[in-house]
Amino acid sequence: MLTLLSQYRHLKHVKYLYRPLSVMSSESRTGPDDAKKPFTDRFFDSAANGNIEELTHLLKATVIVDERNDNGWTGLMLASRYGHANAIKIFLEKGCDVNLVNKTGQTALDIAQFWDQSEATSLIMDYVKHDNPDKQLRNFFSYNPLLRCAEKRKDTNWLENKMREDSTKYIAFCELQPYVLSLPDNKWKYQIIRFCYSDIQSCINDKHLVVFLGINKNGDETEEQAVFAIDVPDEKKLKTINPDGTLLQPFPGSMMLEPSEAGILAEARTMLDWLDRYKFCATCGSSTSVTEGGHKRVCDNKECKTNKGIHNTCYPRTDPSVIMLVISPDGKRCLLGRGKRFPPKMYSCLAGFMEPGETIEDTCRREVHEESGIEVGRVDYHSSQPWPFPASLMLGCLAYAKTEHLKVDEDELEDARWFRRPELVQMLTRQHPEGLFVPPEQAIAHQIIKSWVRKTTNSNL
Ligand SMILES: NC(=O)C1=CN([C@@H]2O[C@H](COP(=O)(O)OP(=O)(O)OC[C@H]3O[C@@H](n4cnc5c(N)ncnc54)[C@H](O)[C@@H]3O)[C@@H](O)[C@H]2O)C=CC1
Ligand SMILES: [Mg+2]
Ligand SMILES: [Mg+2]
Ligand SMILES: [Mg+2]
Ligand SMILES: [Zn+2]
Repeated sequence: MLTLLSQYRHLKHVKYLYRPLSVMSSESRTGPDDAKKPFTDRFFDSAANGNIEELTHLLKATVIVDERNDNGWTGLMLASRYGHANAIKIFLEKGCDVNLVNKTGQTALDIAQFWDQSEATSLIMDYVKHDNPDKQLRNFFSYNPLLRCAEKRKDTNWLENKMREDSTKYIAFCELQPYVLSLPDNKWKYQIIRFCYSDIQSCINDKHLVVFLGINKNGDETEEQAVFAIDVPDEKKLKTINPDGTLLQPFPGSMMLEPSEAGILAEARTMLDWLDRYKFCATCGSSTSVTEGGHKRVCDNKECKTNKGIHNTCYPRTDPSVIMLVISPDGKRCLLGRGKRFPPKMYSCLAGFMEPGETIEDTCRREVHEESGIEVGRVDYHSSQPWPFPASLMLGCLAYAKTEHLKVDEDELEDARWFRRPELVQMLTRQHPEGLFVPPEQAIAHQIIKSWVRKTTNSNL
């Protein structure tokens, strides 16, 4: 990731991605005296007073949503004590943990009930009732809304008809860069342009790669809108069809797409990249032909053994990599490293590719040992993230260290250090006195660090 990051450091995208969060700046929203108060005091005050404007502003940094005061009270508990329904709604929307207990063992619901705050009680009870226990963290690049409909890939007639239908949409890439529209006033800065068959048909021929991505279940034509990706090597051609478009550097540009768009990009880019790289049979070296809507390459040599039985070399690749937050033996610090080509002052989780015959846990232990000299015991899975540069699947974990003496692999890392929780909060919210920071929220590294910081709100670290 960071090799690429530094490569594109000059781009305006990077400036946008790495902008500081202004939530904890000294600039006042409520008056000069309040502005001087430590930000956690302002946070607890706004929850207790039901100051919605201040709370909304401070909670832009969702990492603080479960922060606790000296008595172990969370913002939700304070809002429940005083019955501030709108503040409670904000905490629930931000995904606060309703099960936390304060130092006397009460949850927010206990507090609301004890103080007879009936609206607060029913809001929290409703939330608990409807909160889906299967609700899981999703990372950026995993929000692809398309139904892949793998069974349709073999149905050549269906595919050929779909390719020509009026409702069908095409997204175009030139050298693996998507053709997008810039949305300067939007939170998400770009949108992938959709072309119709009539726009793009002059580009559909044997030379250009086309992949069936799936059916758009959110489209107006509900079940029926098919989406394809097409590789158009000549940017000028795209400009003639839609002069407002521009090519987007996928990294880090794709992080400025709306999450569902980034999910579609993850599938499309990895597929086109694979089709482009694997033109020849890995077994006999003959040319190959694209089939199954772009999801398979078959060897043109009929005698080749890949034409007998099923062979993984005919299918797209995914390269699993682990990425882990290492926790110190005393549970109070986390290990972050600086890759040689990271942007200045950025620290992140250690990461590495899986090797054949390894479990996820063993890869974590080996990579951590190789890169930092630390021995890891238990490894817990956290979440995963497709990382389409070009075909990684990041498997995020928490790794519990048995040792703490660092011996940094200088070939890969410039530095690795143990960080305490308050420093991590500053790095997540861009308030670190030395300007240190962690990757943006679109990166799984950010999410793993944030989870640990949120899990340890009551632990005086
Ligand atoms: N989403 C995120 O937050 C992050 C993603 N990453 C990604 O994690 C992946 C692995 O991290 P690294 O520290 O670079 O791995 P690493 O620690 O295993 O070292 C990289 C080296 O591994 C070797 N290697 C083994 N298998 C490889 C494969 N399939 N493709 C390319 N090189 C391979 C190469 O010699 C390469 O120089 C990278 O793709 C990186 O982009 C890394 C950090 C954060
Ligand atoms: Mg590594
Ligand atoms: Mg490594
Ligand atoms: Mg490695
Ligand atoms: Zn072959």
